[in-house]
Amino acid sequence: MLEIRHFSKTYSGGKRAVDDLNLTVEAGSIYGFIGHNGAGKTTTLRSAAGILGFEEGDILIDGHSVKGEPVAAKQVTAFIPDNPDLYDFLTGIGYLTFIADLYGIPKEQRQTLIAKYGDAFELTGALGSPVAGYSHGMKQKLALISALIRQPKLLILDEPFVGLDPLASHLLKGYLHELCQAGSAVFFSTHVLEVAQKLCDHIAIIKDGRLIESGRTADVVGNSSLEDVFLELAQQDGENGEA
Ligand SMILES: Nc1ncnc2c1ncn2[C@@H]1O[C@H](COP(=O)(O)OP(=O)(O)OP(=O)(O)O)[C@@H](O)[C@H]1O
Repeated sequence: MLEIRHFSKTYSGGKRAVDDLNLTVEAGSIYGFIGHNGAGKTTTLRSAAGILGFEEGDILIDGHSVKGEPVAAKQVTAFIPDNPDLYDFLTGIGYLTFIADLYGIPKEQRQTLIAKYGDAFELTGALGSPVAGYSHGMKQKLALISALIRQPKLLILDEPFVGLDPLASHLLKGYLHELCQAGSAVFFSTHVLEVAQKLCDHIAIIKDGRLIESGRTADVVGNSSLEDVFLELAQQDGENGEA
């Protein structure tokens, strides 16, 4: 569903944030992307979502190049940034209707799904109010609902669990599973390694813009914990780098 091929990104100031990244997320998979601060996760996610340009390599979504066929790629992708910027002047329901119109979601589907996710995330009562008055967590929930009602083939999330209350985190994990069972793919970054280990069937670890480990979670972790593996790899890589 998502194929990242020889992707590199150098920012205009000369910073090479990602260097020759190769990674594939299959349909039905929940793929966790982990790495230290500044490792290159957000750069990769934003490039895959088609909101950050890049020159080197390519990224394909459901066979569509984000560079060559940006509209087709975006049509099947939903991206939730770590700090969603929503239209403050719209009400919650106004925002969801705007997204539903933009992506051509049939009336019945949008009504059913807005009720389902709105009720579950306890946001239904606030949907008539302007987004400007929402808390950070409420904005995050609205952004999640706007993505889930689309039932995207690929859902990309940047640190989705930061700022969500425990019930919302629990619900989100269930909905990610639901989406994947229906044949979609999920690719998300996180610093919460326990969540990544439990939730993801595949894991990739990036350090200083380079992939240092990737594969099935069970194979990456073995008998250890993801935290131990992550710390060990980070250290090894540092030692190698110094040698
Ligand atoms: N707009 C930009 N211009 C120049 N350099 C940038 C820009 N955005 C990010 N960088 C640099 O690119 C590198 C990768 O940043 P990125 O935000 O992708 O990391 P990250 O893994 O998402 O980090 P975090 O976990 O802190 O969110 C960092 O060194 C960062 O300083």
